[in-house]
Amino acid sequence: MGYKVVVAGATGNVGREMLNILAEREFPVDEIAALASRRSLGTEVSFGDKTVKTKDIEGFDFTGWDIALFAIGSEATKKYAPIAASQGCVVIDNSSLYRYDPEIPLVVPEVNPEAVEQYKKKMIIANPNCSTAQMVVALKPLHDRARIKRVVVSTYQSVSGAGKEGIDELWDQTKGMYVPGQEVAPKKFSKQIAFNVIPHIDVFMEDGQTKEEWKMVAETKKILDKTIKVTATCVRVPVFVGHSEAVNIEFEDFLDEDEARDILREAPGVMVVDKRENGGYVTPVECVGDYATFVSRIRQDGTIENGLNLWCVSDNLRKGAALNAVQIAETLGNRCLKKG
Ligand SMILES: NC(=O)C1=CN([C@@H]2O[C@H](COP(=O)(O)OP(=O)(O)OC[C@H]3O[C@@H](n4cnc5c(N)ncnc54)[C@H](OP(=O)(O)O)[C@@H]3O)[C@@H](O)[C@H]2O)C=CC1
Ligand SMILES: N[C@@H](CC(=O)OP(=O)(O)O)C(=O)O
Repeated sequence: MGYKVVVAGATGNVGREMLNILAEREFPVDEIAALASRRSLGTEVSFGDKTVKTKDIEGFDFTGWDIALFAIGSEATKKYAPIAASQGCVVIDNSSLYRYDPEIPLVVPEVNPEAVEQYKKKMIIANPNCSTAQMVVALKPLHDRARIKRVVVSTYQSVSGAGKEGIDELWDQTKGMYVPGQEVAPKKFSKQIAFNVIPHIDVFMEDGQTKEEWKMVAETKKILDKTIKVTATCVRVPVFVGHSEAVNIEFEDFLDEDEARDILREAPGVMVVDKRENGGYVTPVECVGDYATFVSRIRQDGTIENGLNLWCVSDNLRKGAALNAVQIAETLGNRCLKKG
């Protein structure tokens, strides 16, 4: 006996990956519903070797459905997640809407799987921001060994983090650069993204940080340890899929780079690729379609007492969104919603 599973946002990049990953990992699905907006009514999406017709989320009755994976953005989530929850369906939400609510668990299964058990308070579990998810997977085993005091991170985030429109803008703008008269002006992004980088993701806050940077700080504290200090600079780069991060870590205790490499090799969800030669590291195009958080360029930082640097890359649509959501569903199933 399996679960009745809803995927809301099934026509989007994250929703399509959710359907792929549910099938790939053979999540025990008895029945699947693919939901999106009215615009997509009847659109066919793939679920394993089947196709499923998308239904309108408006008016959908969640009664009797066990788990709903949401990837429809904060505004639509605000309207539909409380309806699903009140009808007895556990919502695993990818938007940022509920992440900072103390009564809603924010979960990365490699880091804080026990937190799923708090789902009962509101019948909602939050999935973190894509840049946070991959970073905490790499930080957790190092923190367990040497206690992290402070993290300085710079991100290199792909355009798929901005949804379908982000992908289209990079594609059209790049093509348009070669055809006189077909130049494409910035719309989704604040400046030209083709052949450029933009140090601005999400809105600006009063203190000069962007909301994306603030999210990495607040979410790392909630998921991993509230005592860890994080400072972030989040940058959009002309890459289609795969977020990269240059991470500088200051520990309480000394941690040798070789020991860090060994710890990370054994860590769940991490794949170390770290050879000090041409190509001995992972770049975003190589992580697409994979589950792992790849860690490369592990090295001592001699400018502080107990410091390490590393390079961390993962598929933002997978570990950064859909995979983590499915892993939460698996954890919820194993710990709380046992069937059969
Ligand atoms: N991309 C990423 O790296 C990450 C994304 N997320 C979250 O996931 C969300 C979706 O991202 P992504 O898939 O990339 O975005 P896309 O733009 O690719 O897809 C958006 C999806 O949401 C649906 N949708 C939008 N508005 C509504 C509405 N009012 N009612 C019902 N469905 C609606 C769309 O349906 P339709 O096709 O009918 O318009 C579509 O299925 C994001 O907004 C974010 O909250 C979280 C972490 C990482
Ligand atoms: N903001 C992320 C993607 C995303 O949707 O994040 P969030 O769920 O925190 O809004 C990016 O642009 O790469």
